[in-house]
Amino acid sequence: MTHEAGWAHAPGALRGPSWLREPVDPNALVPHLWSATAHKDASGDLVVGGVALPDLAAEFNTPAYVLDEADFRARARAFREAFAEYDVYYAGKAFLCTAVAGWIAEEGLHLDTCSPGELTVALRAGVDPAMVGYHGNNKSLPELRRVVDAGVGRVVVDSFVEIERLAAAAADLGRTQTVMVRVTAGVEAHTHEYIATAHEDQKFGFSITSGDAFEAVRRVLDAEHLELAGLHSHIGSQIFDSSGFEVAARRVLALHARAAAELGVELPEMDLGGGFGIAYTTQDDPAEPARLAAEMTAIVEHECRALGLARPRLSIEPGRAIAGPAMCTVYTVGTVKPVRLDGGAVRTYVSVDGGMSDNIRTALYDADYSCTLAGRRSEAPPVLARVVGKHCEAGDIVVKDEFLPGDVTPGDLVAVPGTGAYCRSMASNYNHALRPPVIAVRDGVARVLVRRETEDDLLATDVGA
Ligand SMILES: Cc1ncc(COP(=O)(O)O)c(C=O)c1O
Ligand SMILES: N[C@@H](CCCC[NH3+])C(=O)O
Repeated sequence: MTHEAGWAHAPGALRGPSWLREPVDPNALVPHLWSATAHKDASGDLVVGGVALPDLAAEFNTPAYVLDEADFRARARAFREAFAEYDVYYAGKAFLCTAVAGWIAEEGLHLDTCSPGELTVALRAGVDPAMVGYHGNNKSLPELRRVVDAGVGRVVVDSFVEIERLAAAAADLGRTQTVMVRVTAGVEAHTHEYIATAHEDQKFGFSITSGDAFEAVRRVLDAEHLELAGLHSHIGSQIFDSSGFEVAARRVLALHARAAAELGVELPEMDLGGGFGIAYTTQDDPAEPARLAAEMTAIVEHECRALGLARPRLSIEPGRAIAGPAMCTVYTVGTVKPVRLDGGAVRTYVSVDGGMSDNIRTALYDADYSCTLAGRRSEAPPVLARVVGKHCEAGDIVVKDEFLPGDVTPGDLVAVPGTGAYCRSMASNYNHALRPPVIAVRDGVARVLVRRETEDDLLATDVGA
Protein backbone atom coordinates (compact mmCIF):
# COMPACT_ATOMS: atom_id res chain seq x y z
CA MET A 1 0.00 0.00 0.00
CA THR A 2 1.42 3.43 -0.89
CA HIS A 3 0.21 6.77 0.37
CA GLU A 4 1.23 8.99 -2.49
CA ALA A 5 -2.11 10.81 -2.23
CA GLY A 6 -2.09 10.73 1.58
CA TRP A 7 -2.41 13.50 4.13
CA ALA A 8 1.31 14.14 4.13
CA HIS A 9 1.16 15.19 0.51
CA ALA A 10 -1.67 17.67 0.92
CA PRO A 11 -0.72 21.14 -0.34
CA GLY A 12 1.61 22.78 2.18
CA ALA A 13 2.38 19.48 3.90
CA LEU A 14 5.94 18.87 5.04
CA ARG A 15 7.82 16.38 2.90
CA GLY A 16 10.98 16.00 5.00
CA PRO A 17 14.45 15.54 3.55
CA SER A 18 14.68 14.58 -0.12
CA TRP A 19 15.79 10.99 0.61
CA LEU A 20 12.83 10.24 2.89
CA ARG A 21 10.07 8.23 1.22
CA GLU A 22 6.66 7.43 2.61
CA PRO A 23 6.61 3.77 3.60
CA VAL A 24 5.31 1.44 0.91
CA ASP A 25 3.67 -0.57 3.69
CA PRO A 26 3.68 1.20 7.08
CA ASN A 27 2.87 -2.11 8.75
CA ALA A 28 6.05 -3.75 7.45
CA LEU A 29 9.71 -3.16 8.21
CA VAL A 30 12.41 -1.99 5.82
CA PRO A 31 14.46 -5.16 6.37
CA HIS A 32 18.00 -3.82 5.99
CA LEU A 33 17.47 -1.31 8.82
CA TRP A 34 16.60 -4.03 11.33
CA SER A 35 18.30 -6.98 12.95
CA ALA A 36 17.91 -10.27 11.12
CA THR A 37 15.18 -11.78 13.30
CA ALA A 38 12.98 -8.65 13.40
CA HIS A 39 9.57 -8.76 11.73
CA LYS A 40 6.04 -7.54 12.28
CA ASP A 41 3.32 -10.06 13.00
CA ALA A 42 -0.25 -9.93 11.73
CA SER A 43 -1.39 -7.68 14.58
CA GLY A 44 1.43 -5.20 13.94
CA ASP A 45 3.56 -6.25 16.90
CA LEU A 46 7.28 -5.92 16.27
CA VAL A 47 8.90 -9.26 17.09
CA VAL A 48 12.66 -9.50 17.69
CA GLY A 49 14.47 -12.70 18.63
CA GLY A 50 11.07 -14.37 18.87
CA VAL A 51 9.88 -11.89 21.52
CA ALA A 52 7.00 -9.48 20.81
CA LEU A 53 8.05 -6.01 21.92
CA PRO A 54 4.70 -5.24 23.60
CA ASP A 55 5.31 -8.26 25.84
CA LEU A 56 8.88 -7.16 26.47
CA ALA A 57 7.70 -3.63 27.28
CA ALA A 58 5.08 -4.98 29.67
CA GLU A 59 7.69 -7.01 31.51
CA PHE A 60 10.66 -4.62 31.49
CA ASN A 61 9.03 -1.24 30.89
CA THR A 62 10.31 1.38 28.43
CA PRO A 63 12.58 2.80 27.23
CA ALA A 64 14.62 -0.34 26.72
CA TYR A 65 17.42 -1.37 24.40
CA VAL A 66 16.60 -4.70 22.77
CA LEU A 67 19.63 -6.69 21.62
CA ASP A 68 19.13 -9.45 19.05
CA GLU A 69 21.77 -11.93 20.22
CA ALA A 70 21.69 -14.11 17.11
CA ASP A 71 22.11 -11.06 14.90
CA PHE A 72 25.02 -9.67 16.95
CA ARG A 73 26.80 -13.02 16.89
CA ALA A 74 26.16 -13.45 13.16
CA ARG A 75 27.68 -10.05 12.39
CA ALA A 76 30.71 -10.79 14.55
CA ARG A 77 31.12 -14.14 12.79
CA ALA A 78 30.64 -12.55 9.35
CA PHE A 79 33.55 -10.18 10.04
CA ARG A 80 35.72 -12.96 11.41
CA GLU A 81 35.01 -15.20 8.43
CA ALA A 82 35.30 -12.47 5.78
CA PHE A 83 38.54 -11.23 7.34
CA ALA A 84 39.76 -14.73 8.14
CA GLU A 85 43.40 -13.84 7.51
CA TYR A 86 43.11 -10.84 9.81
CA ASP A 87 42.75 -10.33 13.53
CA VAL A 88 39.32 -8.78 14.02
CA TYR A 89 39.10 -6.64 17.15
CA TYR A 90 35.53 -5.77 18.15
CA ALA A 91 35.63 -2.11 19.27
CA GLY A 92 34.03 -2.36 22.70
CA LYS A 93 33.37 1.37 22.83
CA ALA A 94 30.40 0.78 20.51
CA PHE A 95 28.67 -1.31 23.18
CA LEU A 96 30.14 -3.47 25.89
CA CYS A 97 28.84 -5.45 28.81
CA THR A 98 30.05 -8.69 30.35
CA ALA A 99 27.77 -10.92 28.28
CA VAL A 100 28.74 -9.22 25.01
CA ALA A 101 32.45 -9.49 25.81
CA GLY A 102 31.81 -13.21 26.31
CA TRP A 103 30.01 -13.51 22.97
CA ILE A 104 32.95 -11.80 21.24
CA ALA A 105 35.37 -14.30 22.76
CA GLU A 106 33.11 -17.23 21.88
CA GLU A 107 32.88 -16.06 18.28
CA GLY A 108 36.68 -15.98 18.08
CA LEU A 109 37.20 -12.21 17.82
CA HIS A 110 39.71 -10.05 19.65
CA LEU A 111 38.43 -7.20 21.81
CA ASP A 112 39.52 -3.59 21.57
CA THR A 113 39.23 -1.57 24.78
CA CYS A 114 40.18 2.04 25.49
CA SER A 115 39.57 2.70 29.17
CA PRO A 116 40.12 1.02 32.52
CA GLY A 117 36.37 0.41 32.71
CA GLU A 118 36.23 -1.41 29.39
CA LEU A 119 39.26 -3.47 30.37
CA THR A 120 37.57 -4.40 33.64
CA VAL A 121 34.52 -5.68 31.79
CA ALA A 122 36.70 -7.71 29.39
CA LEU A 123 38.60 -9.31 32.24
CA ARG A 124 35.44 -9.94 34.23
CA ALA A 125 34.00 -11.74 31.21
CA GLY A 126 37.04 -14.00 31.22
CA VAL A 127 38.38 -12.75 27.88
CA ASP A 128 41.98 -13.90 27.38
CA PRO A 129 44.04 -10.71 27.96
CA ALA A 130 46.27 -11.69 25.05
CA MET A 131 43.19 -11.19 22.82
CA VAL A 132 42.63 -7.65 24.14
CA GLY A 133 43.93 -4.42 22.63
CA TYR A 134 44.17 -1.11 24.46
CA HIS A 135 43.70 2.35 22.91
CA GLY A 136 43.44 5.93 24.11
CA ASN A 137 45.09 9.30 23.59
CA ASN A 138 45.76 10.05 27.25
CA LYS A 139 46.74 6.95 29.17
CA SER A 140 48.18 7.60 32.60
CA LEU A 141 51.13 5.76 34.10
CA PRO A 142 48.95 3.84 36.64
CA GLU A 143 46.56 2.94 33.82
CA LEU A 144 49.43 1.63 31.67
CA ARG A 145 50.90 -0.33 34.60
CA ARG A 146 47.56 -2.04 35.01
CA VAL A 147 47.29 -2.77 31.31
CA VAL A 148 50.78 -4.27 31.14
CA ASP A 149 50.24 -6.17 34.38
CA ALA A 150 46.99 -7.65 33.03
CA GLY A 151 48.91 -9.07 30.06
CA VAL A 152 47.01 -7.13 27.39
CA GLY A 153 48.01 -8.34 23.92
CA ARG A 154 48.81 -4.99 22.39
CA VAL A 155 48.82 -1.33 23.34
CA VAL A 156 48.29 1.28 20.64
CA VAL A 157 50.44 4.29 21.58
CA ASP A 158 49.35 7.79 20.73
CA SER A 159 51.99 10.27 22.02
CA PHE A 160 55.70 10.53 22.82
CA VAL A 161 55.06 10.89 26.55
CA GLU A 162 52.99 7.72 26.45
CA ILE A 163 55.86 5.79 24.86
CA GLU A 164 58.03 6.85 27.83
CA ARG A 165 55.32 5.90 30.33
CA LEU A 166 54.66 2.54 28.74
CA ALA A 167 58.37 1.73 28.55
CA ALA A 168 58.70 2.65 32.24
CA ALA A 169 55.66 0.56 33.23
CA ALA A 170 56.91 -2.48 31.29
CA ALA A 171 60.45 -2.13 32.68
CA ASP A 172 59.09 -1.80 36.20
CA LEU A 173 57.02 -4.95 35.83
CA GLY A 174 59.83 -6.81 34.07
CA ARG A 175 57.63 -7.39 31.00
CA THR A 176 57.93 -6.81 27.28
CA GLN A 177 54.83 -5.10 25.91
CA THR A 178 53.72 -5.43 22.30
CA VAL A 179 52.95 -2.02 20.79
CA MET A 180 51.30 -0.54 17.73
CA VAL A 181 51.94 3.11 16.80
CA ARG A 182 48.80 5.01 15.89
CA VAL A 183 49.40 7.27 12.91
CA THR A 184 47.26 9.88 11.22
CA ALA A 185 47.24 9.13 7.55
CA GLY A 186 45.91 12.56 6.56
CA VAL A 187 42.74 11.16 5.01
CA GLU A 188 39.59 13.27 5.03
CA ALA A 189 36.84 10.75 5.80
CA HIS A 190 33.51 11.91 4.40
CA THR A 191 31.70 11.79 7.68
CA HIS A 192 30.76 14.16 10.50
CA GLU A 193 33.75 16.27 11.61
CA TYR A 194 33.58 14.91 15.16
CA ILE A 195 33.82 11.29 14.01
CA ALA A 196 36.61 11.72 11.44
CA THR A 197 39.97 10.89 12.94
CA ALA A 198 42.70 10.77 10.32
CA HIS A 199 42.90 14.38 9.16
CA GLU A 200 45.77 16.38 10.64
CA ASP A 201 43.98 18.87 12.89
CA GLN A 202 42.65 16.59 15.64
CA LYS A 203 43.94 14.91 18.76
CA PHE A 204 44.62 11.29 17.72
CA GLY A 205 47.82 9.70 16.47
CA PHE A 206 51.23 10.69 15.18
CA SER A 207 51.30 12.63 11.93
CA ILE A 208 52.98 10.83 9.05
CA THR A 209 53.47 14.11 7.19
CA SER A 210 55.28 15.92 9.99
CA GLY A 211 57.69 13.05 10.61
CA ASP A 212 56.34 12.40 14.13
CA ALA A 213 55.13 8.93 13.15
CA PHE A 214 58.60 7.89 11.98
CA GLU A 215 60.12 9.32 15.15
CA ALA A 216 57.59 7.35 17.25
CA VAL A 217 58.58 4.16 15.42
CA ARG A 218 62.24 4.90 16.17
CA ARG A 219 61.57 5.55 19.86
CA VAL A 220 59.50 2.39 20.34
CA LEU A 221 62.19 0.34 18.61
CA ASP A 222 64.79 1.90 20.94
CA ALA A 223 62.79 1.11 24.08
CA GLU A 224 64.14 -2.03 25.69
CA HIS A 225 60.84 -3.30 27.08
CA LEU A 226 58.66 -2.46 24.08
CA GLU A 227 58.19 -4.67 21.04
CA LEU A 228 56.93 -2.84 17.97
CA ALA A 229 54.40 -4.89 16.00
CA GLY A 230 53.38 -2.27 13.47
CA LEU A 231 51.33 0.77 12.61
CA HIS A 232 47.70 1.56 13.25
CA SER A 233 45.41 3.90 11.34
CA HIS A 234 41.75 4.62 12.03
CA ILE A 235 40.27 7.09 9.57
CA GLY A 236 36.86 7.70 11.13
CA SER A 237 33.36 6.32 11.40
CA GLN A 238 30.32 5.51 9.30
CA ILE A 239 32.39 5.08 6.13
CA PHE A 240 30.77 3.33 3.17
CA ASP A 241 33.50 2.70 0.62
CA SER A 242 37.08 1.51 0.69
CA SER A 243 38.62 4.56 -1.00
CA GLY A 244 39.58 6.18 2.33
CA PHE A 245 41.12 2.90 3.52
CA GLU A 246 43.01 2.70 0.23
CA VAL A 247 44.69 6.07 0.71
CA ALA A 248 45.40 5.30 4.38
CA ALA A 249 46.90 1.89 3.58
CA ARG A 250 49.14 3.41 0.94
CA ARG A 251 50.47 6.06 3.32
CA VAL A 252 50.89 3.68 6.24
CA LEU A 253 52.70 1.12 4.10
CA ALA A 254 55.00 3.83 2.79
CA LEU A 255 56.02 4.34 6.41
CA HIS A 256 56.52 0.59 6.82
CA ALA A 257 58.82 0.82 3.78
CA ARG A 258 60.72 3.76 5.26
CA ALA A 259 61.20 1.85 8.53
CA ALA A 260 62.55 -1.08 6.54
CA ALA A 261 64.90 1.10 4.48
CA GLU A 262 66.20 3.41 7.21
CA LEU A 263 65.90 1.36 10.38
CA GLY A 264 66.25 -2.14 8.99
CA VAL A 265 62.98 -3.48 10.43
CA GLU A 266 60.07 -5.01 8.55
CA LEU A 267 57.06 -4.35 10.76
CA PRO A 268 54.98 -7.54 10.91
CA GLU A 269 51.51 -5.99 11.49
CA MET A 270 49.22 -3.23 10.26
CA ASP A 271 45.79 -2.23 11.59
CA LEU A 272 43.37 -0.32 9.39
CA GLY A 273 40.99 0.51 12.24
CA GLY A 274 37.21 0.45 12.26
CA GLY A 275 34.64 2.79 10.79
CA PHE A 276 32.55 0.46 8.61
CA GLY A 277 29.19 2.11 8.06
CA ILE A 278 25.69 0.76 8.69
CA ALA A 279 22.23 1.63 7.41
CA TYR A 280 20.43 4.01 9.74
CA THR A 281 17.91 5.03 7.10
CA THR A 282 16.95 4.01 3.59
CA GLN A 283 19.58 6.40 2.17
CA ASP A 284 22.45 4.28 3.56
CA ASP A 285 23.87 1.38 1.59
CA PRO A 286 26.79 -0.20 3.46
CA ALA A 287 29.12 -2.75 1.88
CA GLU A 288 29.15 -6.35 3.07
CA PRO A 289 32.19 -7.44 5.12
CA ALA A 290 33.22 -9.89 2.36
CA ARG A 291 33.41 -7.11 -0.21
CA LEU A 292 35.32 -4.84 2.16
CA ALA A 293 37.74 -7.65 2.97
CA ALA A 294 38.39 -8.38 -0.70
CA GLU A 295 38.92 -4.72 -1.57
CA MET A 296 41.14 -3.96 1.42
CA THR A 297 43.25 -7.07 0.89
CA ALA A 298 43.71 -6.25 -2.80
CA ILE A 299 44.84 -2.72 -1.93
CA VAL A 300 47.35 -3.91 0.65
CA GLU A 301 48.72 -6.65 -1.60
CA HIS A 302 49.12 -4.23 -4.47
CA GLU A 303 50.95 -1.66 -2.32
CA CYS A 304 53.20 -4.25 -0.72
CA ARG A 305 54.21 -5.55 -4.14
CA ALA A 306 54.93 -2.03 -5.33
CA LEU A 307 57.03 -1.29 -2.23
CA GLY A 308 58.80 -4.65 -2.15
CA LEU A 309 57.40 -5.46 1.30
CA ALA A 310 56.11 -8.76 2.63
CA ARG A 311 52.40 -8.35 3.38
CA PRO A 312 52.05 -7.55 7.08
CA ARG A 313 49.51 -9.39 9.20
CA LEU A 314 46.40 -7.22 9.05
CA SER A 315 43.88 -6.33 11.69
CA ILE A 316 40.70 -4.26 11.81
CA GLU A 317 38.51 -2.86 14.60
CA PRO A 318 34.82 -2.81 13.66
CA GLY A 319 32.43 -1.65 16.36
CA ARG A 320 29.32 -0.09 14.86
CA ALA A 321 29.01 -2.63 12.04
CA ILE A 322 28.70 -5.47 14.57
CA ALA A 323 26.70 -3.89 17.39
CA GLY A 324 24.71 -1.18 15.60
CA PRO A 325 22.13 -3.09 13.60
CA ALA A 326 21.73 -5.76 16.29
CA MET A 327 19.88 -3.45 18.67
CA CYS A 328 16.76 -1.34 18.63
CA THR A 329 15.30 0.94 21.28
CA VAL A 330 11.65 0.68 22.26
CA TYR A 331 9.90 3.71 23.69
CA THR A 332 6.38 4.60 24.77
CA VAL A 333 4.73 7.66 23.26
CA GLY A 334 3.71 10.18 25.91
CA THR A 335 2.35 13.10 23.93
CA VAL A 336 1.58 13.94 20.31
CA LYS A 337 1.64 17.58 19.34
CA PRO A 338 0.96 18.90 15.83
CA VAL A 339 2.99 22.09 15.44
CA ARG A 340 2.02 24.52 12.71
CA LEU A 341 5.09 26.00 11.03
CA ASP A 342 5.56 29.23 9.07
CA GLY A 343 3.77 28.65 5.78
CA GLY A 344 1.08 26.57 7.43
CA ALA A 345 2.66 23.13 7.20
CA VAL A 346 2.37 20.91 10.23
CA ARG A 347 5.08 18.87 11.90
CA THR A 348 3.87 16.20 14.30
CA TYR A 349 6.02 16.09 17.43
CA VAL A 350 5.86 12.67 19.05
CA SER A 351 7.36 12.75 22.55
CA VAL A 352 8.72 9.47 23.90
CA ASP A 353 9.85 8.44 27.36
CA GLY A 354 13.61 8.63 26.60
CA GLY A 355 15.63 10.93 24.40
CA MET A 356 19.12 12.39 24.26
CA SER A 357 20.09 10.57 27.46
CA ASP A 358 19.74 7.20 25.71
CA ASN A 359 20.66 8.36 22.19
CA ILE A 360 22.87 11.44 21.96
CA ARG A 361 23.90 10.78 18.37
CA THR A 362 21.13 12.84 16.75
CA ALA A 363 21.98 15.91 18.82
CA LEU A 364 25.75 15.37 18.68
CA TYR A 365 26.30 14.36 15.05
CA ASP A 366 23.04 15.41 13.41
CA ALA A 367 22.55 11.68 12.84
CA ASP A 368 19.52 10.32 11.02
CA TYR A 369 17.42 7.46 12.38
CA SER A 370 14.15 5.83 11.43
CA CYS A 371 11.35 4.33 13.51
CA THR A 372 8.12 2.39 13.37
CA LEU A 373 5.06 1.67 15.48
CA ALA A 374 5.88 -1.48 17.43
CA GLY A 375 2.60 -2.55 19.01
CA ARG A 376 -0.25 -2.37 16.52
CA ARG A 377 -1.23 -2.10 12.89
CA SER A 378 -2.51 1.14 11.48
CA GLU A 379 -4.14 1.99 8.19
CA ALA A 380 -4.11 5.73 8.92
CA PRO A 381 -2.42 7.91 6.29
CA PRO A 382 1.11 8.79 7.37
CA VAL A 383 2.22 12.12 8.76
CA LEU A 384 5.73 13.49 8.87
CA ALA A 385 6.73 13.08 12.49
CA ARG A 386 9.66 14.15 14.62
CA VAL A 387 10.32 11.84 17.56
CA VAL A 388 11.63 13.80 20.51
CA GLY A 389 12.60 12.96 24.06
CA LYS A 390 11.60 14.31 27.44
CA HIS A 391 14.71 16.37 28.26
CA CYS A 392 14.97 20.10 28.74
CA GLU A 393 16.57 20.81 25.35
CA ALA A 394 14.96 21.78 22.06
CA GLY A 395 17.66 19.66 20.42
CA ASP A 396 16.49 16.58 22.30
CA ILE A 397 15.55 14.76 19.10
CA VAL A 398 15.71 11.01 18.56
CA VAL A 399 14.42 10.77 14.98
CA LYS A 400 14.44 13.99 13.00
CA ASP A 401 12.08 12.91 10.23
CA GLU A 402 9.97 9.82 9.77
CA PHE A 403 6.55 9.01 8.42
CA LEU A 404 4.35 7.55 11.14
CA PRO A 405 0.66 6.67 10.92
CA GLY A 406 -1.43 9.80 11.45
CA ASP A 407 -3.27 8.15 14.34
CA VAL A 408 -0.09 7.77 16.46
CA THR A 409 -1.23 8.34 20.00
CA PRO A 410 -0.07 8.34 23.65
CA GLY A 411 0.57 4.79 24.82
CA ASP A 412 1.80 3.59 21.42
CA LEU A 413 5.13 1.82 21.31
CA VAL A 414 7.71 3.22 18.91
CA ALA A 415 10.90 1.32 18.04
CA VAL A 416 14.08 2.84 16.60
CA PRO A 417 16.47 0.45 14.80
CA GLY A 418 20.25 0.69 14.59
CA THR A 419 20.81 1.85 18.16
CA GLY A 420 23.34 -0.83 19.16
CA ALA A 421 26.41 1.32 18.67
CA TYR A 422 27.22 4.41 20.70
CA CYS A 423 23.75 4.79 22.23
CA ARG A 424 23.90 2.83 25.51
CA SER A 425 27.66 3.38 25.61
CA MET A 426 27.23 7.17 25.33
CA ALA A 427 24.08 7.34 27.46
CA SER A 428 23.94 9.86 30.27
CA ASN A 429 21.95 10.72 33.37
CA TYR A 430 20.99 14.15 32.05
CA ASN A 431 18.01 15.48 34.01
CA HIS A 432 18.71 12.55 36.35
CA ALA A 433 17.31 10.19 33.76
CA LEU A 434 17.71 6.52 34.60
CA ARG A 435 19.68 4.76 31.88
CA PRO A 436 17.56 2.06 30.22
CA PRO A 437 18.26 -1.65 30.46
CA VAL A 438 19.74 -3.81 27.73
CA ILE A 439 17.55 -6.85 27.15
CA ALA A 440 18.92 -9.67 25.02
CA VAL A 441 16.34 -11.58 22.99
CA ARG A 442 16.92 -14.97 21.47
CA ASP A 443 14.66 -17.87 20.46
CA GLY A 444 11.67 -16.37 22.23
CA VAL A 445 13.48 -15.67 25.50
CA ALA A 446 14.26 -12.20 26.86
CA ARG A 447 16.98 -11.77 29.46
CA VAL A 448 18.44 -8.70 31.12
CA LEU A 449 22.11 -8.05 30.30
CA VAL A 450 22.24 -4.62 31.89
CA ARG A 451 19.46 -3.71 34.29
CA ARG A 452 17.60 -0.42 34.31
CA GLU A 453 19.12 2.15 36.65
CA THR A 454 17.18 3.09 39.73
CA GLU A 455 16.94 6.31 41.68
CA ASP A 456 18.98 4.52 44.34
CA ASP A 457 21.77 4.17 41.75
CA LEU A 458 21.66 7.93 41.25
CA LEU A 459 21.66 8.65 44.95
CA ALA A 460 24.47 6.17 45.58
CA THR A 461 27.09 8.57 44.19
CA ASP A 462 25.51 11.67 45.74
CA VAL A 463 27.03 11.71 49.20
CA GLY A 464 24.34 13.99 50.61
CA ALA A 465 24.38 17.32 52.38
C1 LIG B 1 40.73 3.49 17.21
C2 LIG B 1 39.33 3.10 16.89
N1 LIG B 1 39.10 1.84 16.46
C3 LIG B 1 37.85 1.42 16.18
C4 LIG B 1 36.77 2.27 16.31
C5 LIG B 1 35.42 1.73 15.98
O1 LIG B 1 34.81 2.43 14.98
P1 LIG B 1 33.42 1.92 14.38
O2 LIG B 1 32.52 1.65 15.52
O3 LIG B 1 32.96 3.06 13.54
O4 LIG B 1 33.72 0.70 13.59
C6 LIG B 1 36.96 3.59 16.74
C7 LIG B 1 35.85 4.54 16.84
O5 LIG B 1 35.66 5.33 15.95
C8 LIG B 1 38.28 4.00 17.05
O6 LIG B 1 38.51 5.22 17.50
N1 LIG C 1 30.77 7.75 18.97
C1 LIG C 1 30.78 7.99 17.57
C2 LIG C 1 31.91 7.43 16.79
C3 LIG C 1 33.30 7.68 17.30
C4 LIG C 1 33.67 6.69 18.33
C5 LIG C 1 35.00 6.13 18.35
N2 LIG C 1 36.14 6.90 17.97
C6 LIG C 1 29.44 7.66 16.96
O1 LIG C 1 28.47 7.50 17.62
O2 LIG C 1 29.28 7.60 15.77
